[in-house]
Amino acid sequence: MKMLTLGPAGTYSHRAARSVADDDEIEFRESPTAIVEAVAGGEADRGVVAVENSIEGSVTESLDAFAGYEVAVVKEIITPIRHALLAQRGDFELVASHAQALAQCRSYLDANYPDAKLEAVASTARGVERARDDPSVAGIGHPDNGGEGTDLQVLAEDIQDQSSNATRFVVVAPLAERSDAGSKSSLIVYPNVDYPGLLLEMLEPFADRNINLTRVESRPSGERLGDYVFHVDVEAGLYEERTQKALADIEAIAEKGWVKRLGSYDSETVLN
Ligand SMILES: O=C(O)C(=O)Cc1ccccc1
Repeated sequence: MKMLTLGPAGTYSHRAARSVADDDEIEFRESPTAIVEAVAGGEADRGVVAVENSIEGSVTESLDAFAGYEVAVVKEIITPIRHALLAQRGDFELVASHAQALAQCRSYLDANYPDAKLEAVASTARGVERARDDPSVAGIGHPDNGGEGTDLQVLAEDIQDQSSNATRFVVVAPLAERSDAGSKSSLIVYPNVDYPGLLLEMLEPFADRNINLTRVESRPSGERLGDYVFHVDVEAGLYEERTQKALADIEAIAEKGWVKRLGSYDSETVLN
């Protein structure tokens, strides 16, 4: 099974992917969009992308890719994220990391390195690679990227602004592998209409059937200002009658737009 995730080796996405595949099955891409596109196009069997962080919120690029390409979500992986500061020496001038990691460590960096410049790069491991090549650069990433046997010192550990920093990853697969079985389901709704009470109407079919929503996120549709696509996660499987009935109601509300079922799946928490 060929599995794609965010590279180079050593990213948090790579660590999440390793919890569901052997390391020799994993290949790397530079962005969530590239991963989702490749899986939708049948170039790979699976992709692992970050979707949400407990401190920084959505990985909007992943959500937009789910709306823009035809893929299924087949599993959720939740993992605690503990960031380390890695550099060849302490007097670095620039910190390079994934935008989410820089944001998750904002207070630490402000307090300890107020003069350091920050540079957002494609992934934490890409920033660590920059730090390996350049003594004036530090990276933020998993501590295993540095320490003994590498050229990098672990200058500080657990530098995230909240000790409970968790990230939600999902495993995507080609659409044909979408399942109705699982304790959670992800949907995307584009109503393509706008009137008072629309959002309330969209929530009622779930509330009326006692279906718990674990997440609602609006993303700009790209069509016009104020026009949104809604990403909805529910604590119910698509196989359940109550979910199917709720979806029939949602489809009626979104008759001028569309409703996409990304699929049902189970969740796993991994400590790595
Ligand atoms: O850059 C990485 O290592 C990723 O996998 C993306 C990411 C960045 C920060 C927190 C969680 C995931």
